Amino acid sequence: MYLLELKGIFKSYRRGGLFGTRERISVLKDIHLGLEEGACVGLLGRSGCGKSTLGRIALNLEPPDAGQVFYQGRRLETLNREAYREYRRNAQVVFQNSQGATNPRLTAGEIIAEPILNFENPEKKALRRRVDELLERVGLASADAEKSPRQFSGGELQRICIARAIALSPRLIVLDEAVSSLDMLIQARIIDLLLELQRELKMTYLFISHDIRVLLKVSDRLVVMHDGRLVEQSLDMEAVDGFTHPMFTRLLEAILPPTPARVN
Ligand SMILES: Nc1ncnc2c1ncn2[C@@H]1O[C@H](COP(=O)(O)OP(=O)(O)OP(=O)(O)O)[C@@H](O)[C@H]1O
Repeated sequence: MYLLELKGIFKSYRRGGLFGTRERISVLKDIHLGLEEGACVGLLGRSGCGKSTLGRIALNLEPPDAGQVFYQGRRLETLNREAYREYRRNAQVVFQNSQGATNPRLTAGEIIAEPILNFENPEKKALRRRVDELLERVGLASADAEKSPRQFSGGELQRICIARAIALSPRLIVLDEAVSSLDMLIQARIIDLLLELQRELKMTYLFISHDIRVLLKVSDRLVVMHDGRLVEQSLDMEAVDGFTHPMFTRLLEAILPPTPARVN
């Protein structure tokens, strides 16, 4: 059984608005995707191809037009209040834009404490201890809890978003271009941190990126999205070299530098 499974997902948006033609564009077409417990599934595709939409549907932040999302084998619509709360608690997200994903009026400590306070009612001291532990876990200091988001670099702020995402020890994290805006060195450090946390906390990742180099590094399995469909899948990363779909070859050519260097 998959931890999370998407079956037959369709999604379209109306394009055009007030003066446009208001034609519908089909973003997701009959998507089937299962996330194995403990795996990191890489979702690759060009910008604008529908990856984030898929991530939002997996997190039930947006309804599909058709199709179903299953959590631990049960359709989300059929979960009772308590089971749905468990799903919510266990399915977290880290976005690309950490600046936009953090409230500038809160301190880093308050940002990290938010999900804990949504689901639990800890004593002040215990909460502070947990925030300190989380800060330490992502490589920041206890004193950073008092700072505002503006006082952090992009990489540090992304660490805070990661601390917030793991605060409730979730089973699944959707990482939507979570390292894309960081420069190479910081990106490598954040990737290491994410992989370490995944191992320690036995989490499942849906790692969304347009960057195949990042995905080859992190994924147990790679899924490629093109024109609203998942066109290639492989359970074996060794088989990536064997991908033959013309779309995948084009994507590789577009993304990789002329002389590809292995990034390890
Ligand atoms: N709420 C919305 N209303 C209308 N159109 C939308 C909405 N959300 C997404 N779209 C459109 O759907 C398409 C897919 O968007 P999506 O953000 O899922 O792609 P993506 O692959 O994640 O791209 P990126 O990496 O740039 O975020 C785009 O054409 C986008 O403009």
